This record gives sequence, C-alpha cells and structure tokens, in this order.
Amino acid sequence: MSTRRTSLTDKQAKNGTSKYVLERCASINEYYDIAFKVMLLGDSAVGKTCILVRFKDGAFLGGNFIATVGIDFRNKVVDVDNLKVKLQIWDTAGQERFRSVTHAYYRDAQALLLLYDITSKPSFDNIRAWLTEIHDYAQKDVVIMLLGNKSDMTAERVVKREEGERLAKEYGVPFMETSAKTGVNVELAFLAIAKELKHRVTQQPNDPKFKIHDYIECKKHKSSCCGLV
Ligand SMILES: Nc1nc2c(ncn2[C@@H]2O[C@H](COP(=O)(O)OP(=O)(O)OP(=O)(O)O)[C@@H](O)[C@H]2O)c(=O)[nH]1
Repeated sequence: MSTRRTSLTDKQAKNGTSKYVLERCASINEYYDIAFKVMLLGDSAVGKTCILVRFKDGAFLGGNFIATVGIDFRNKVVDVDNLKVKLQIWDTAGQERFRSVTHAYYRDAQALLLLYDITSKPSFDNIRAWLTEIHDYAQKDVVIMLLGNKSDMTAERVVKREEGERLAKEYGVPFMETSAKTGVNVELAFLAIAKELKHRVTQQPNDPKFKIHDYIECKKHKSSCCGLV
C-alpha cells in the first residue's frame, strides 16, 4: 500500500489544525481523506474485541473467551459529510499485566472508547481508575466515550443504565449502552467519534460547534432533528 502525504489544505492551515495531517491513501482498496487513531479500553472480558469485530465485520465473536495479548489494530473507513475517514482502531488487552504495553499507545490516540460490562460491577467500578489513567497518559484534548456493553444480557444486568449515565455526566463524556452481540449502538458509537474528530479538523471559526451529545441523542431516536444527519 502506498501512502502519499499531502500538504495541509488552506482551510486547515487557517484554522491552525496542523496537528492532524490530511492524508490521501493511493491504495484502491483503502482510499481515505483523514485518518484518526481510536483506542478501546476497559477491563478484561468487557467485550472490546467483540465491539471491534462487530463494527469492522458485522459479526459477533461468541463462544470461548480468548483474552487479547498485548495490543492489535484494525482499520475501517467510514463516510462522514462526504469525506472518507479512516479509523485505525486499537484493541488493547484489559488484563493488568499488559498495562505498561498499552500506556505507550495512549499518547497517539485521538479518541478513546472506554467500556464496562453491564453484568460486571467491578468493571464499572474500575471506570474511575481508567479515567485517571487516561488523564495521566492520553492527550489532554482526547475524545472519550463511555460504553456500557452487553446490553442484550438483561437478566444478568447489575449496572443500571442510569448509573452509567450519571458517571458519564460527572466526567462530561458521552455515554451509550451497546451490544456486540446484537450490534445495538455499535456503529453509532464509532460514527459519533468519527464525526467529532472530523469536525475538529475541518471546522471554521464561524461554523456552529458539533455537539456529540446532541448527535447521539438524535440518532438514538432515529430523528433527523437539528440538521445532524
Ligand atoms: N452477550 C454478550 N456477550 C458479549 C458481548 N460482548 C462480548 N461478549 C462476550 O464476552 C466475552 C469477552 O469478550 P472480548 O471481546 O473478548 O473481551 P475483551 O474486553 O476484548 O477482553 P480482553 O481481550 O481480555 O481485554 C466473550 O466471551 C464474548 O463473546 C455482548 O455484547 N453481549
């Protein structure tokens, strides 16, 4: 695959967004305009790998649980407002013993999807510790989204949706419940992140600010309100 870096567009240069470099990939299979790094974080077994596989391949990895060793990534190109946005999505190992490996990758990430499992109270209680870690290792302006995964497991639920909402509100981050099994809200989570990152790059001083919370709410209710389609 050959990749050619283009100079920043006039729009970006004026906007002072030089830290994100516009790239055009010459590969026929993977043409894109902008690329961003996204990381999946959270305790072991919350469903990070399954969320990634659901988004990338539209499938569910059921059966025996195989823990991720170290770190891995997959790419997916999505359309955002007529731009091809490549998300390079890093799937990290949730196990404590791999923590020092994953710390090294935080700095480059523009967005973090932080997961807990709605059937595991410890995974929810550890979210605060994850947020402290993010504060210590990630970029200050990193986009964070909190996801309560396995929402299909209603009988085993131990973390109420409102608890997730409250925690997300406390930290000022968007929140959604997802299911890698049924696919509910998985695409929306990644698209909302892609849209937020794309807006940060292309936004002009007088453009209205993109509001990720509003976008998610509109999309959840399948509405085309606020012109946020
Ligand atoms: N019912 C249900 N099961 C899920 C869901 N997501 C993941 N699982 C199951 O939960 C287990 C753990 O999923 P993984 O995606 O491997 O978890 P992980 O967070 O990547 O784990 P580590 O690699 O150790 O960090 C597997 O047995 C999955 O099949 C979901 O949305 N619903």
